Amino acid sequence: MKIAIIGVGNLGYSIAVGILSQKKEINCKSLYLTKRNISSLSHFEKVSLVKTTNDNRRAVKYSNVIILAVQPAQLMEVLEEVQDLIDPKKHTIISVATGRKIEEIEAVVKNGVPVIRCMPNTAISVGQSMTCISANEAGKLNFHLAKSIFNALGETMCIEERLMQAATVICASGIAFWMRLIRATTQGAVQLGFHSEEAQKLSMQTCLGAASLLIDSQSHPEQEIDKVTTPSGCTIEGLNEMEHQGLSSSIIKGLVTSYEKINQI
Ligand SMILES: NC(=O)C1=CN([C@@H]2O[C@H](COP(=O)(O)OP(=O)(O)OC[C@H]3O[C@@H](n4cnc5c(N)ncnc54)[C@H](O)[C@@H]3O)[C@@H](O)[C@H]2O)C=CC1
Ligand SMILES: O=C(O)[C@@H]1CCC=N1
Repeated sequence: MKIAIIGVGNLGYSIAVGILSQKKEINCKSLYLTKRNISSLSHFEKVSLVKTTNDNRRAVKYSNVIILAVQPAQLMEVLEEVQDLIDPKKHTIISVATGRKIEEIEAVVKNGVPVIRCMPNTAISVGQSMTCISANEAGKLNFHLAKSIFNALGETMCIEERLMQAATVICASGIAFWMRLIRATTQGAVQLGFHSEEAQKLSMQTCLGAASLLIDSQSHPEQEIDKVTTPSGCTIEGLNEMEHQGLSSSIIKGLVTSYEKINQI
């Protein structure tokens, strides 16, 4: 695979780091990285596979998998700039732009171009993304290309495109939501007597442990909660107080508000 990432900002950077960490498994032969001002990408120039440029057309010409990682408002302009170079027999477009539909991309490129819409998250840089994928008919034939990138860098789930906004909230914005929960439990640990670095370690490892328990046992969170909540013990006391204060309700309301915002992007 010859991969180009057009728009190496926060997410594009994370994808680039992830791809380079698994370049053999992904079978990446070259990686073009573009952005308007490439000075922040200079450290990538030492990596033999990587070419950095502000010339999107050059990146498209020398690649076959084109990952579009610009802001939603920039996507159409970038596509217009390169659309004449995109060959349905050679290229596959992978867009990670929030809220931009496959049909909007199809309207700009030639008929038959494989278009895959993906929603990864920034944990892709450490091989732990949850990436949701949907595609047009031609793109479905090239699912293997997207999967070989994103399966090497976490988990993937093929979904209907209508669920892509929900996947954005749960998985992509989700990184920020979980970070805030980790911060809150860290602050609580400091209040209860731990130094801040110790507090964060306790919080992070407990978070990882909770997710790992569910992944390994395939059980439901309430089954695991039942094992922790000693009758009349401290856990149920704390859990009930959190719910009295609206923990689950506020998280669900936040997710729905985030979802409603995407529909305005
Ligand atoms: N940041 C995140 O965690 C996630 C972001 N997304 C989506 O991914 C896309 C990128 O998001 P971010 O990386 O956060 O944004 P960003 O603003 O950090 O990155 C966009 C990059 O595109 C570059 N760019 C702008 N116009 C360009 C052009 N004409 N040619 C080449 N490069 C150009 C900018 O210089 C910038 O580096 C957005 O559509 C966002 O909604 C999706 C999932 C997660
Ligand atoms: O906040 C945003 O709009 C983007 C999409 C998901 C993560 N960042």
